[in-house]
Amino acid sequence: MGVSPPASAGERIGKAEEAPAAQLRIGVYGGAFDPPHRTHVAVARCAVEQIGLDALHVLPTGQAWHKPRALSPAKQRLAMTQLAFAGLPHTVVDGREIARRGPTYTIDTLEELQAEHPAAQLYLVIGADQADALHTWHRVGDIARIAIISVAARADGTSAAGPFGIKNLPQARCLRLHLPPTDVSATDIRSRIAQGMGIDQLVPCAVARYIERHHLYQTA
Ligand SMILES: Nc1ncnc2c1ncn2[C@@H]1O[C@H](COP(=O)(O)OP(=O)(O)OP(=O)(O)O)[C@@H](O)[C@H]1O
Ligand SMILES: O=C(O)c1ccc[n+]([C@@H]2O[C@H](COP(=O)([O-])O)[C@@H](O)[C@H]2O)c1
Repeated sequence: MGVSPPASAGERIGKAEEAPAAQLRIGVYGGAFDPPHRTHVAVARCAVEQIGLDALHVLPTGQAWHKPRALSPAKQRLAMTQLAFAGLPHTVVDGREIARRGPTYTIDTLEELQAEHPAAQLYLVIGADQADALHTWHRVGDIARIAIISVAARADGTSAAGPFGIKNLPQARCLRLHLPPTDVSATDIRSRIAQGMGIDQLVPCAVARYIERHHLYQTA
C-alpha cells in the first residue's frame, strides 16, 4: 500500500504530531451502525482524505457493553455496513469485533492492528459524543498511547464544536476532522421508520432498500 499525503491535514489539537510521511496510516472507525447513515459515510470519507489514511477499518460493534439497548443482529448490521461503505476508497469493512467473544473493547482491536502492522501509526476516528465519553472506555490510557484520536463534531451540543480535549487525558494526541456537523443519528432514523416516516435523505440508498426488504425497525 502506498502512502498518500493528506489532502488537507485535520486541525491538530494539543499533542497531535503527524505521522512521518513514509509511515503507514491506518484508521479505526467503529460503531453500532444500527443502521449506518450518511454522516457515518461522510466521516469516513473525511478521515481518509484529511488524515491521508492508507486504510480505514470500519468495524461494526460486537457486544456493545456501553449501550443500554440491545443491538440488531450482527449479521444485519454487518450487511448494511458493507452496503453503506462499498466503493469508498481505502475503506474496508472489518468484521473482527463481531467475530470476537465477550464485550467489544476498542483497545483489543487497536492492539491486534498494531501487531499486524507494527510500523503503522493508528488513528481512532470517533464522533464528538464518544470523544466526550472516551475517559470511560476500557484502558483509555493505552488507547491514547497507541492511537491519534480524530474527532468529528456533531451538531447536537457535544463538545468538539467548542473547547476540545479528552477528559483526564492531557497526553492524548487529538485531531479535529473538518466536515459540516449534522445531527443525524441512528436513534432518530429507527424512530422515524417506526413512525412510518421517510429516511431516504438520511441513509445510503442501498441501506434504505435493505431496511425495507428486511422490515427492520418497525417498532422503536
Ligand atoms: N451525526 C454524527 N456526526 C458525527 N459523528 C457521528 C454522527 N453520528 C454518529 N457518529 C459517530 O459515528 C460512530 C458510530 O456511531 P453509532 O453507530 O453509534 O451511530 P449513532 O448515530 O450515534 O447511533 P445511536 O443513535 O444508535 O446511538 C461514533 O463514533 C459516533 O460518535
Ligand atoms: O472500548 C471501549 O471501552 C468502548 C466504549 C464505548 C464505545 N466504544 C467504541 O466506540 C465506537 C462508537 O461507539 P457507539 O456507541 O457510538 O456506536 C464503537 O466501535 C464502540 O465499540 C468502545
